[in-house]
Amino acid sequence: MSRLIIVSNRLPFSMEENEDKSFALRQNVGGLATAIGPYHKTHRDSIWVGWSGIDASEHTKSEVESIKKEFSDRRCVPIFLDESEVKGYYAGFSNDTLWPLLHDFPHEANFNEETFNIYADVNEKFADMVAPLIHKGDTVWIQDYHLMLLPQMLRERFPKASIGWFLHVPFPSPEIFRSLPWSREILNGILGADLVGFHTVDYANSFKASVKLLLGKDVDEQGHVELEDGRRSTVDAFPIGIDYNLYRRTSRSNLATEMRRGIEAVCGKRTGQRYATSLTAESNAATEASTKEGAWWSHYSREDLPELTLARFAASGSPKPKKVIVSIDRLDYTKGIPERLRAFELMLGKYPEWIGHVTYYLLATPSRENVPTYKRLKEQVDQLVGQINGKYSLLSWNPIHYITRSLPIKPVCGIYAAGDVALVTPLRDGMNLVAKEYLACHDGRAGALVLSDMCGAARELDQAFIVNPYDTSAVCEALHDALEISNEDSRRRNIAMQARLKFRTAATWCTGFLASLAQVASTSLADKRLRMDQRNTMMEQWDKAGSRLLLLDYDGTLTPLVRTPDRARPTQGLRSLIRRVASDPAVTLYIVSGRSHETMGAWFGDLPVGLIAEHGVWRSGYDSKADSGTGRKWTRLEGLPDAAEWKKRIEPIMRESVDSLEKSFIEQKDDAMAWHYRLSDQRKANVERMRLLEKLRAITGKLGLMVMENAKVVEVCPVAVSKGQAVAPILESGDYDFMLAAGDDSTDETMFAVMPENSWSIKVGAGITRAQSRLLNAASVQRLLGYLAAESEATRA
Ligand SMILES: O=P(O)(O)OC[C@H]1O[C@H](O[C@H]2O[C@H](CO)[C@@H](O)[C@H](O)[C@H]2O)[C@H](O)[C@@H](O)[C@@H]1O
Repeated sequence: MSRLIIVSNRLPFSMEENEDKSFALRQNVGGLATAIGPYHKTHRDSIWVGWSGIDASEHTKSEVESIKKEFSDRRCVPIFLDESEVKGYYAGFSNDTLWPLLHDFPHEANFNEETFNIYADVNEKFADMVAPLIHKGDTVWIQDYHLMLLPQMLRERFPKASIGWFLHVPFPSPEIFRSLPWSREILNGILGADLVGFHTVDYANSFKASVKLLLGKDVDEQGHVELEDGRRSTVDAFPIGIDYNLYRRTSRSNLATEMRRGIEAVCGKRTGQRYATSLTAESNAATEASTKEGAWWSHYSREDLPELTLARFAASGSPKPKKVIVSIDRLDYTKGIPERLRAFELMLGKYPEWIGHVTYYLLATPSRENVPTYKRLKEQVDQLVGQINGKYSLLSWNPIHYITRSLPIKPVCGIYAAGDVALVTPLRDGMNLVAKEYLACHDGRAGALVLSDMCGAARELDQAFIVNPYDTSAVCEALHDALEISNEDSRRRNIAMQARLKFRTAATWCTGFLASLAQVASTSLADKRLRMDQRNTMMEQWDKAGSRLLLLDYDGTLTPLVRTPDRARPTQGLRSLIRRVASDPAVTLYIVSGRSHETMGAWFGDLPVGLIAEHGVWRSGYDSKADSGTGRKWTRLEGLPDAAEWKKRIEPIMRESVDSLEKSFIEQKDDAMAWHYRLSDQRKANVERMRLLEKLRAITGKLGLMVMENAKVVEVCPVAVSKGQAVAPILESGDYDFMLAAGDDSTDETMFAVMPENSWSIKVGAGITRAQSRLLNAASVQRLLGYLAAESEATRA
């Protein structure tokens, strides 16, 4: 039975010592434990290996044994690290070198050979612990920056194991990453994995660029890196989601509701209820007093006490409703808390009508408190909060409620739910789940999200108020706009984002990554690559055969994929190669393509080949007498839906995508339409692609059409069409004793499916396939055709 072995720095449980010196396990609530924990819990064949958080030297042997037993009852395998290992591997290289570097804070990164060596030793310790657990067929999924060397260490021990690695933080540009003296070791370590995952396409691209720059290895369009040992590693993006329903549900729980109402009462949003506090009464009194001549501060002059003037203004009849801003972070310099506080301060100064009307609940949980940078940050935040509260507080109102405790999920959801605005402005963040959790807690309700452009979540939550967190005035304006937005507009913006979050959850992230890992590991290029002995067998069969059939796809198979469809026009070299192969009277060669029949006719009409166009809608056999080089006879598949009619429905939908995504365009064919996005910003393209697919899938079924996805293209064509159905009659009609089909994409799989048992089927490039062999790229296909042509010519000579 194959199992999943999850490996991460920390386990999903922590051991706590009770007063009576006994031990108990407590469930961790961090992002990783929350995302993968449910999978681990429900898949009883999975085990989790990680640091126990305990120094074994501080415990007796029997204590250590009972700790191990506690963990093993929960299918966890604890690793014990001593004080110097924790210092070098965790506090040192992971937190003091990699963390700042990966978050674009190179000036905070310490490069220390000693801590790097300890980091490598601890990764080796993990490898020693994991290796004996791996059985044939198992999958190992390694998590995060603490274990960047581990994939390669395990690969050396298990060349055929299926290994995945995922980074939960950003990956920086190669210019930043290269400053790490051990950058090459780290890259090689990661490439030990079959699948390398990141939260966003941007991070994946930065990694690929680093591989190119620092290792000199090419990464192809599909994210494949070919490695010296004949393996291939695949790089891709897998944005992590949340358990949407859990947050939605919890935000409506009794405790969260109490919490929300309490906050609303304190902030003056709710009066006349049991939550109405003396503060609210005091606030009302202040408002009343300030409007009367002779209020208590009236003898001060504006010049003397401008802030009192503001206070007076605030209390004296601003039409603003009461509003709540919330933010929840770990106190880390990447979270941009001081920058955010300055923006809030600026907003109170620039829009004084909010004074007394907006309250900011700032939850900032201190972490790594013994590290000087973090200590300084805490002092800075304390000081800024004090400064703003000192400057703007009224008798009955404080601008900021500053909470440094760590709260459990229910009160957290209550705080999210109370927030009219969430201010999520990290300077850098891999994903940022707070933004997603806030939206889940506002399901069906208004609530505005101000979101930093510097976090992974901004790539998905594009209806938020997106800001540059370093730009204080931009954050100030966005905050003001978010406070002003109508409930209707806010709900409208949220709907699209919430739909996405419901659909892409933590669970789908987990299963999506594992499904991709299963796919890439099983289709590793080395598995099926056409070996030399197989080539020799092929040549012998070719030689002996009296009647040979070649079915060759065009784009990506006979010619490489290029920027635009018209640039893929065949070169003279390719045309003469095709002519050489097809001139043999014993050879029947068909080019089987998704291209329009006009293009196929124009490019290959004069060659001695049969043509199949638009994935099988159009067919033109080759008759050496009739087709003496020019005019071609084409037959169209019968019974297809009227293209002019269905295009009226499909074209406007595709046009919307063209309008929304720069550099995308439509390719028209007689019986198909294709939306191309190869030239566009791939991050935006992915979002638009998802939208388009959803819209198309909602109507194509009814119209007798289907949606196909291929290399940077979404195509709509009649449902009955496939290359497989197009070539089946050719295979049946001829009496061929050599048959070969080659193709690079999913449309070619239908062709492989109908190939008889004693034939050759070749997948070009990577990806799951039913073909029995694989060639690297179009150049390898051309080389193979060259050998076949030469073999025929030699026999005929
Ligand atoms: O069946 P094929 O011969 O593989 O044709 C499939 C599609 O090929 C063309 O698009 C692809 O190639 C372009 C040129 O390299 C590239 O720019 C594009 O991104 C690819 O998707 C063609 O334009 C489509 O109509 C075909 O369906």
